[in-house]
Amino acid sequence: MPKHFLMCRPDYFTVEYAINPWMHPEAGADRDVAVRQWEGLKAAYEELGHRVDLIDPIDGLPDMVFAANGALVVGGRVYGARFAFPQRGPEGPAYLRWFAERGYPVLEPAHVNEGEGDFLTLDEVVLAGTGFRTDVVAHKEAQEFLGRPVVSLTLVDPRFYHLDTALFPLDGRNVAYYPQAFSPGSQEVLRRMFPDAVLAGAEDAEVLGLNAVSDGRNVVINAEASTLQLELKRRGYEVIPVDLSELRKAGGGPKCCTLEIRGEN
Ligand SMILES: CN(C)C(=N)NCCC[C@H](N)C(=O)O
Repeated sequence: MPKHFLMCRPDYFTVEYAINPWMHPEAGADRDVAVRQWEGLKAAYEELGHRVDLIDPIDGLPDMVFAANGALVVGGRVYGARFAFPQRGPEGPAYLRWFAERGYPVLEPAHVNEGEGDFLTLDEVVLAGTGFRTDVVAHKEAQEFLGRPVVSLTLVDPRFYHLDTALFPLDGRNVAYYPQAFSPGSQEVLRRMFPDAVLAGAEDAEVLGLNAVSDGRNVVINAEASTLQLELKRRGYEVIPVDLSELRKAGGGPKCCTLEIRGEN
């Protein structure tokens, strides 16, 4: 089943503030390299047959490339983002406008949430992260608007500040995750919900290997996450490694650059 993604070219990408432990403004980042790497990711999706739409980047919003944080789209309904840090504040309305202009029903959120960074959608349930960015009250707001059960999971390690740094859906029913990023109670919830999950180790998590995108058969994943790639191959997945090392300097990977647009179903 081809997927539909929204992406944002990193034309204004910089690392000029630090809002997560990966960001070191003094070390800088090379925008041209970031653009080339991002183009590689977009090409990988298109080669797999997925549709990629683009939102115009905005000067002065260096993190806007991380489209996953811009909204959550389930069943054709768009739950908008409300960013935790003022540096990213204007991105929420910009993404919401993109959807509103195309006729999608949208909800301007009352509560802090960072879109698909903290909401990951499976067939029957939406998994939702909290602890660093998204307010747990936003989980209820999303559930009410989307009409899908939302399961709250607590993140405990600041390096894994969004749910999509620590977990990704392999398909509509199973996930891969890094257990140590979660509170003991959330680890237990994950064990119960996903007894057959792929468990990642620290080495793969520390290169943002869990910030991957799977269409159920192909997994687009950071090239450095080598052990996780082997396990995915062993489970029968096609692995498509991509190099997004420049964007990782802002704390992002393939999934961060990718907002999935899920139509009515
Ligand atoms: C996988 N992740 C973390 C994302 N979904 N988004 C990346 C956001 C990076 C940005 N500098 C920030 O700290 O907000």
